[in-house]
Amino acid sequence: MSFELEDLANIIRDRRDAAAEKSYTRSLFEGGLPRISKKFGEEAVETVIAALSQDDASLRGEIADLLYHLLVLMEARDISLKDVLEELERRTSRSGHEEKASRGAAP
Ligand SMILES: N=c1c2ncn([C@@H]3O[C@H](COP(=O)(O)OP(=O)(O)OP(=O)(O)O)[C@@H](O)[C@H]3O)c2ncn1[C@@H]1O[C@H](COP(=O)(O)O)[C@@H](O)[C@H]1O
Repeated sequence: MSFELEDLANIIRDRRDAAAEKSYTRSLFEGGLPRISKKFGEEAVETVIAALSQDDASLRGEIADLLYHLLVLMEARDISLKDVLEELERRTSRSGHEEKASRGAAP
């Protein structure tokens, strides 16, 4: 499959200028960060519920909803996927416990 998360991020960016009645993404942007954050939170809860009590197909669908809304949230705050991937790549040089300790918390 050649579809990348970056492709969806680009579609979402393009929809910022679309007509809200035709584009769900645009309607999210019109609601601003409060609406986008609320939707992301709802999708996160739905993903947790699916992980604990639903089948693989349902969980896959909830994860897709969650990733889509995360990308909308990132676009709304001008956080690029590239920057996040660079942050994750930087963390690959140490364990999760070391990463946590570097934030000032106990491992
Ligand atoms: N990947 C997605 C995607 N995943 C989920 N959703 C929408 O996210 C919503 C999920 O929220 P809910 O399950 O709570 O459903 P809902 O009750 O309709 O949502 P609300 O009315 O409460 O906001 C649904 O309306 C889904 O259609 C998505 N909407 C769009 N995309 C992608 O974005 C592209 C552009 O979409 P438009 O902006 O609509 O052109 C599409 O081609 C897709 O590639």
